[in-house]
Amino acid sequence: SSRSATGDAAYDASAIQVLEGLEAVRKRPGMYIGSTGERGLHHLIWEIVDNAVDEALAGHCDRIVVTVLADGGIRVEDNGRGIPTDTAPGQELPALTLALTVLHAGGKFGGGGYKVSGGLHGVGVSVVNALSSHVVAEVKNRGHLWRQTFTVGVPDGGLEQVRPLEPGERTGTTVTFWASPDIFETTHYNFETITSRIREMAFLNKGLEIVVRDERPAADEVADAVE
Ligand SMILES: Cc1cc(C)cc(-c2cc(NC(=O)[C@H]3COCCO3)[nH]n2)c1
Repeated sequence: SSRSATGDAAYDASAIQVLEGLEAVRKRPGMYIGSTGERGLHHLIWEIVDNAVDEALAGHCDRIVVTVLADGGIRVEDNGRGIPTDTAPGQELPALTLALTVLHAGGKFGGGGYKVSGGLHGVGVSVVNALSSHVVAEVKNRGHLWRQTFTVGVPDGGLEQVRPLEPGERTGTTVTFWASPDIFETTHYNFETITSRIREMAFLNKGLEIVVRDERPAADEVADAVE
């Protein structure tokens, strides 16, 4: 390939390091999210929303939308600057790919240290990726919509440039994830749990609008459907 031999070696070594990192999270999820029960399941949402709130704390985002999808996935969208989609000098991969696949030191419950919220982008999102059967990351920045999808933490392909942004279309980041059913005892979210925690976050961040939506059919609708 066009890369130098060392480039390839470095690239392969870092790819292996990424896989080992994600595997470590899947082997001992409790070290990173506390438990694989209902609390751990909801912790995935807090990890993602924390990143969007950090962008609001940085003064670049004033609206976050959290949606519980009909199929049990969670979508978190903000109108911030967008996770960087360029490849930094000396890097092999775009910052977005690195944010979702490189395990950062200092997981919440293990791996040394503690999570400092406010200003640290993406400390925990690679953990969410490792513990999700599927993740879709979409970023609007640099005049385009970019997308990259992941299966059990591994990129399905490279970062794709999907389309140019419409005139006036705002920048932002959207991450959608489906918690892995073979890791979590339950993958059913409790809407009340989400809204009460999000309400606290909104109180702590005046000026930030956080919308929470539930697209799942209401229980009685499901009952009707069963008949
Ligand atoms: C919904 C969601 C999920 C995740 C993992 C990150 C984010 C996120 C991350 C950021 N911003 C950044 O990463 C910073 C980093 O540097 C310049 C661009 O803005 N905004 N929003 C949003």
